[in-house]
Amino acid sequence: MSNCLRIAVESKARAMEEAAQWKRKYEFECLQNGAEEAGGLSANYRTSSSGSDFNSVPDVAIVQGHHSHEQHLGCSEGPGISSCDIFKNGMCSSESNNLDGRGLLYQKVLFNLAWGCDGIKDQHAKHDIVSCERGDIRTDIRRSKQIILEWKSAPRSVAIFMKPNSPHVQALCKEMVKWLKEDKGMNVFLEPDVRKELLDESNTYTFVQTWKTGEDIKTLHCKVDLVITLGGDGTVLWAASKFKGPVPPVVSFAMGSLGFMTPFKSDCFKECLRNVIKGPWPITLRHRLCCRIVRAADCQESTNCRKILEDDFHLVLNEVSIDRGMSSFLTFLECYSDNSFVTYVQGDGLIISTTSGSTAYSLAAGGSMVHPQVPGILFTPICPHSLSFRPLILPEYVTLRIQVPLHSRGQAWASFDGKDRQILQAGDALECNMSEWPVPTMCEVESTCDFLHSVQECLHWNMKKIHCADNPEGQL
Ligand SMILES: NC(=O)c1ccc[n+]([C@@H]2O[C@H](COP(=O)([O-])OP(=O)(O)OC[C@H]3O[C@@H](n4cnc5c(N)ncnc54)[C@H](O)[C@@H]3O)[C@@H](O)[C@H]2O)c1
Ligand SMILES: Nc1ncnc2c1ncn2[C@@H]1O[C@H](COP(=O)(O)OP(=O)(O)OP(=O)(O)O)[C@@H](O)[C@H]1O
Repeated sequence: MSNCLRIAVESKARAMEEAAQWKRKYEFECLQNGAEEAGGLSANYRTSSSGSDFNSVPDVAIVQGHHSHEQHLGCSEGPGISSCDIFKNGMCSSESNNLDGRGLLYQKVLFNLAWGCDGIKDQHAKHDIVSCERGDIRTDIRRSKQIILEWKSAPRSVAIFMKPNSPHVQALCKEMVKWLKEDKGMNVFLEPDVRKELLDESNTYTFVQTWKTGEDIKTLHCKVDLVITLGGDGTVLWAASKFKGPVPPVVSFAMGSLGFMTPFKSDCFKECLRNVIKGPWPITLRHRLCCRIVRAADCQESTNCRKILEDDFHLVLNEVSIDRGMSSFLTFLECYSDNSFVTYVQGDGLIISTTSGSTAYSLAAGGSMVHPQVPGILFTPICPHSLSFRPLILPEYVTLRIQVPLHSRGQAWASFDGKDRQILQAGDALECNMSEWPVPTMCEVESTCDFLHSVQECLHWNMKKIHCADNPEGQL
């Protein structure tokens, strides 16, 4: 409904703008004709113009004789059409009638935009916020600053992931499972070992469902409407890693030590879940990186170097890091972005991070903190040998390839969200690009508010003691 209204309002605005342009064009032509009749617009225009449009503007108005020179430069409002109006109209008109240095009208050359890389157009690629109408490039006004999730009907199934080995978390999990079933009538899924533990304890939990095989978990996103995590950031990463495709909305209760991505308080879980289940509710779409290891051995066998099995990829919510492992040598890595050479990494390694991961390992290695909705890929060296090697943020559409050179003295190790360490031998490479499957996390307040709150509360960002006479509480 709101979309239809927006489209209608935008169409009306466009039509009005077009009508105004035609009116201005008509007035301008009248002005031009009048001035020519009075013996001199074109002549004066040409003789006193120094070639630039701006210098030519006051002369037109002086011929017109309605305003003083100063008034025209200041774009005063008055009767008739001002020189500044003419100038502005010429510059801004979508119809693109403009005056050149000789006072002649010219038609702007129009063009189209296409999306692709390395000169290759990609028919599927299109940036949804850039438009190019009549040669005017424009980015959409970002009206919807915060994404809101609205359920079409109440969610029916929920999967709970919890931090292991914590009696406190286990106790809360049991209470939550009962409440979700008895009060909300929801189907509850637990991880296989957690379900087994519950059933060993009591047979009141027989309603709890689970998954058995890797194949089952592949279809979990079709069976589950909502994901709940009980733990710290590691549990959010753990839960996200179980979804190698679409991820249902995630509600994260803080039951860990830091909790950068866990905004909800566990002691009021019923109220939080009631609100979230009812909706509408703000979410943050956390981008993930899709990472694949390309083995040198596979490249030799296959001509196109792309012998990657369907399941042979990792989707990381924080980062993929490549380090020197046990080796005492510097890592030596060759980095490419869309086949263009970027740089060599000589040091302890490299972190390729999402913006959500910008506050984790990348931050510790000197990378910047970036709001999770910013679509970018962070390229952060770990203890680089060159002091001028500063972290970069690359656009979201690049494909990065990190290659261990064939002549490398040692191996490198890749870790995915701090887990699943895999060795990279000389000649092996790691490729990554932004995945199409983000992790939608429910906000406590809204995306930016939650991010700033975490930065301040979890990382104590820019917390500085100030003179107690100025601030009796002692902190800024
Ligand atoms: N030197 C470092 O800072 C360093 C080294 C290795 C791994 N890590 C991080 O640990 C992550 C794995 O986390 P884990 O909980 O499984 O391991 P873990 O239990 O070792 O915890 C690592 C710490 O990083 C925090 N963390 C995780 N993701 C975060 C994020 N997006 N923003 C802010 N803090 C975050 C956690 O809360 C925890 O305090 C990795 O993805 C990596 O980012 C950091
Ligand atoms: N369901 C799970 N099964 C196995 N391991 C898990 C599970 N959930 C979390 N983990 C792992 O347990 C470790 C600790 O979890 P988590 O990070 O949530 O707790 P924490 O360290 O107390 O909190 P924080 O990350 O806020 O410091 C992490 O390495 C995480 O990957």
